Amino acid sequence: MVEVQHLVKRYGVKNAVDDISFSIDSGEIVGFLGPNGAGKSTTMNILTGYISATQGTAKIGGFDILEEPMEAKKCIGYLPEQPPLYLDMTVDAYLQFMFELKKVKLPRKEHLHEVCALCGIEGVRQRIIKNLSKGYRQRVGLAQALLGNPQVLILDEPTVGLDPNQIIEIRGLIQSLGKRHTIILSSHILSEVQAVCDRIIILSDGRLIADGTPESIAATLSTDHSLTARIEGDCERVQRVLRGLGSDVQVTVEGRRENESGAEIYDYRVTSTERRDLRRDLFAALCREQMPLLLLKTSELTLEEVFLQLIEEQHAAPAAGEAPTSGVKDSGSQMGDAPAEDGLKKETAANGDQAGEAAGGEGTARPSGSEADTGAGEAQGAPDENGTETAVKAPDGPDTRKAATGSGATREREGQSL
Ligand SMILES: Nc1ncnc2c1ncn2[C@@H]1O[C@H](COP(=O)(O)OP(=O)(O)OP(=O)(O)O)[C@@H](O)[C@H]1O
Repeated sequence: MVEVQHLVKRYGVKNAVDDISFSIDSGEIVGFLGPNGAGKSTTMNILTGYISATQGTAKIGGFDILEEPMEAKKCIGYLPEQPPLYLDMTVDAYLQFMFELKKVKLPRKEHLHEVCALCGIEGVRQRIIKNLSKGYRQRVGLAQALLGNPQVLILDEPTVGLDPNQIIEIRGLIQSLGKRHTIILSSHILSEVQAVCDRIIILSDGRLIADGTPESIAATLSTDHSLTARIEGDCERVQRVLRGLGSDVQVTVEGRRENESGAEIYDYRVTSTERRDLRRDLFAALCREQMPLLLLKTSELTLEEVFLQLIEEQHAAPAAGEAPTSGVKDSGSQMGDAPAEDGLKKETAANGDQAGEAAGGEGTARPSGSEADTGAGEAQGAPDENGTETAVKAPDGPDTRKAATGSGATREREGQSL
């Protein structure tokens, strides 16, 4: 469904995307993960035809995004990080407008109803967009992306700036959409990617450094295949049983405790020098000996540990001829280039703590449509309780051509917090 071959995007001497290749099958939900400035948005912008690649090819549904852009774009629904909304329009007028702009061939009334129902915005269709909460605006953006039933949905940080409830709702929506669409979403919220995606692609400094399920990536990286087992019973006997699992098995005692009735309980670290998975044999042996197993833990890396280890390894061994990060810059700030960008935005940051995002980066240009985020838009038009809202003017916001192709991405994210 999506086929990317040796993609490169160069800005001056810097490769924002550096020779990445991957393919995504129908029905997969794939998460692009990476620190700020890793190249996630650039890759998405190339896939959606918003910018061109310096080298390499990107095909959507078999159509090359540069050579057959109209056909390729018909396969794509795109939700940029800042949804391309016309704030002064009602939800309904906006979706009707996008329906026409996208030249959707489906029966209009039914299709709009279907999309609005899916995104949970039936009840706000007559509301003016600028009076909606951020979560609802995101839903409207998603509805726009779904118009025409595209096979591929590309969602750039779909939950940024939402409160915890809204995050849960949007994630649920994305998961349900995954049943009918191929989805690529970018995020630097590890738990989000883990919760929503079947597969992750980790980018760092423009390079693809890992591709697979979180578990498979963790397994590849993990050098330690040991288990921690908490077992009730005589320590000497338990050790004999554990050592009996094979000549490759090493056992160390890590801690002692007693239960309420005074029975001895020890924690053991059990390691196979041949990196065997000992869990089943260990369980069976303890059952045979009637030794209660109270806890069994593997030392598998968490996604967060995997991420940090990969980024660390990549920085420890930079590729020959790597471009300096202080290369040519655009008008936006280059916070994304600073070493500090390797920090992770964790779930706690997503849970409403988006202060750094609002701060913006030096030189960061805000599009006109973003003023409502600062509260200015709210002041201009409070929701009309009587339901007498009307659209006050024709769209004069984002470039309609970009919006039509779902490519209203802006460079305003560069000041984002870690
Ligand atoms: N138009 C441009 N001109 C110059 N450099 C750019 C331009 N667009 C992106 N870059 C640089 O390319 C790199 C990758 O940026 P990109 O926005 O793709 O990263 P990202 O992974 O999406 O980051 P974030 O998580 O912060 O959104 C960054 O160093 C960025 O500064």
